[in-house]
Amino acid sequence: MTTIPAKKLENGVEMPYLGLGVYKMTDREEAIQAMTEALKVGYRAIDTAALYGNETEVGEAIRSSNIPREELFVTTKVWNTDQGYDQTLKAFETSLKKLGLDYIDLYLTHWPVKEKFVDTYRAIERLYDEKLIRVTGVSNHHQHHLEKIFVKANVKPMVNQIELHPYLSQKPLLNFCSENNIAVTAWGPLGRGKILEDETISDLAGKYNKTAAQIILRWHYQNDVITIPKSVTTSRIQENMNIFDFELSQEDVRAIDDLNKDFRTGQDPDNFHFDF
Ligand SMILES: NC(=O)C1=CN([C@@H]2O[C@H](COP(=O)(O)OP(=O)(O)OC[C@H]3O[C@@H](n4cnc5c(N)ncnc54)[C@H](OP(=O)(O)O)[C@@H]3O)[C@@H](O)[C@H]2O)C=CC1
Ligand SMILES: O=C1CO[C@H](CO)[C@@H](O)[C@@H]1O
Repeated sequence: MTTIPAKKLENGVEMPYLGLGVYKMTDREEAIQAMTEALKVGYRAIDTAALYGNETEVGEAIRSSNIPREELFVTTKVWNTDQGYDQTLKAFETSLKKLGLDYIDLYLTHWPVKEKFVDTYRAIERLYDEKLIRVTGVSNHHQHHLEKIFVKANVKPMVNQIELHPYLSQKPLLNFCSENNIAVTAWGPLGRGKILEDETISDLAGKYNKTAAQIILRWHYQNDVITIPKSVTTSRIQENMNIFDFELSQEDVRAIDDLNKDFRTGQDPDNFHFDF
């Protein structure tokens, strides 16, 4: 079984470079089946959120896998309507109960809600001090959001989860995070399935005898980015982790870097609405 390599974070905790994203897994049977399959083939990280409505299923899949808790890396997120210091602590309790865990590996502010995201992060920092989480982090934060947090925080966010794929390569934000020892996780790493037909990527798939998804996930890995591709399809769950047995040349990494079009599949963190 392939062992997924891990990235050493700022505080020494190791986070797998690849995990299973579980957004849209709302059908209970389908969710448990996909999570169970992933854990069976070697995934050790799962990325959920209060918003996704499947924290209970994540907990069930974990328990029935019989994998020791310390080998797993569970991420969840505080949703926008629960932000602020006290509300975040409360939302965390709810997530912990739903997951049926006694700690969470990584807890993230889901989006930088104006006037609230700094207090939300301060609550995450408290959870870290109380050892209820192993790693602190945020999601969808731009440089200016992070700089506001730096002013108030004792512990800098260790992870920033952002939309990132070949059509949205986010180089300036990646560089800023790297300079500040903030690991980057790519959400929508496959462009939510919308960029798999790209001609450059298809050509590289032919050249390396891999699939388009594998080329993209390998590109992320070679750029030192953690990925959390979502799939409920057994063959794709396996396919997406078979990326550690080949290497793209530097020239081919750059060819994919050059595909950037600043194309977002989701909202812009500076101008987002969360009325759903
Ligand atoms: N922090 C945030 O704001 C956000 C976080 N996320 C997180 O990131 C995760 C991943 O992002 P997501 O939006 O799901 O998008 P992805 O880029 O992971 O794409 C998922 C889509 O691609 C398909 N797919 C997966 N693998 C393959 C493959 N090998 N070949 C062809 N198609 C494939 C899936 O289909 P199928 O399932 O049918 O196989 C699904 O339709 C989420 O699940 C969630 O955990 C996502 C959005 C926002
Ligand atoms: O995690 C998420 C899943 O996708 C949603 C719709 O784009 C996002 O808003 C949310 O952040």
